Amino acid sequence: MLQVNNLNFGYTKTKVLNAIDFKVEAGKNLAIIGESGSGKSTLLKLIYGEYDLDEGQIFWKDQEILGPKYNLVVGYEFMKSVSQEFDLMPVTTVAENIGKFLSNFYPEEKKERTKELIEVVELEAFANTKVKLLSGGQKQRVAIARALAKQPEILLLDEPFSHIDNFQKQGLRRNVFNYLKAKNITCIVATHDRNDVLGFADEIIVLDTANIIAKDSPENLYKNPQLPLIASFFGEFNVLEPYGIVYAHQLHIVAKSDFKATVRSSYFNGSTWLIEVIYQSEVIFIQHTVALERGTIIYFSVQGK
Ligand SMILES: Nc1ncnc2c1ncn2[C@@H]1O[C@H](COP(=O)(O)OP(=O)(O)OP(=O)(O)O)[C@@H](O)[C@H]1O
Repeated sequence: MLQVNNLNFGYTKTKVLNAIDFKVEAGKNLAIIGESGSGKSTLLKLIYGEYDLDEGQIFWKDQEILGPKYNLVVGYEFMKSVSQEFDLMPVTTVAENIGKFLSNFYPEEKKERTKELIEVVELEAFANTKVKLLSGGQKQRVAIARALAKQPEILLLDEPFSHIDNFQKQGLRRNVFNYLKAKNITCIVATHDRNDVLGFADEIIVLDTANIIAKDSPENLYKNPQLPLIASFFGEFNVLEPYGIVYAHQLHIVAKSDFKATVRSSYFNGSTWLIEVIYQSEVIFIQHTVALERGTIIYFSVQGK
């Protein structure tokens, strides 16, 4: 189990993280979400042992994770981190980068393992390509595979799929997270992308102004977002009296109701349209099946609240 107890930290006098407490069971996937600058990357770096804490402790099992004041070399064998900088060897190939830390005593095993990881990140076609010739997204995949090479007990991922295009993101995400589950690797992922979380995280921590403001399963947080900040991570929402936070998909356009509004704009969303309406001088978003003309008078109802 990873245990973070009363962690406090600031790069300067300003506190970036305040009284942070949480636990992650072995093999679980924890997502850290929060606005830009809320301290997600900093928390991952502290868990990795990159900085000394101002206060508090971090443990993996019985081992305390200590910063540079106590460790000549940052990091621990059981933990790997894929940060926003990939730190790869540019003039060697994808396969060589991934296999770099594997023992040469067992060349067959090394070859097999490298092949397996290349498949996880779907880079078969580039196995013998030099890393400097790869795109940003391809490099990000190499970094993930390399972090997995020596089968860490914990993997820290900072915006792991941010450079990967939408054509390939879904499949890659499933491959990587399923691989981690199958190997019982504990994963902590900092992300802005709800698709990295829904369907994969066992628990979510929400960071805001240095504090954890919520900690729950993806389903509970999604269904009962206590704050607009949380709802905004999951999708378009409204604050509508007397219901509170209501997602756009929970509003339905109906023939008649107490909620009368005027259409301002329609935005194509793929499977649906997002209709922007004015209701009692406030902007409200409603998910709908077709676009509506500006100025149309509509009525809407609330469902699932
Ligand atoms: N090396 C540093 N020195 C001083 N301040 C820093 C340093 N790194 C980050 N900060 C500050 O710490 C705060 C938290 O930054 P951090 O990168 O952890 O946020 P984040 O939630 O990961 O943001 P993003 O989502 O944009 O990556 C910010 O106010 C940032 O300016």
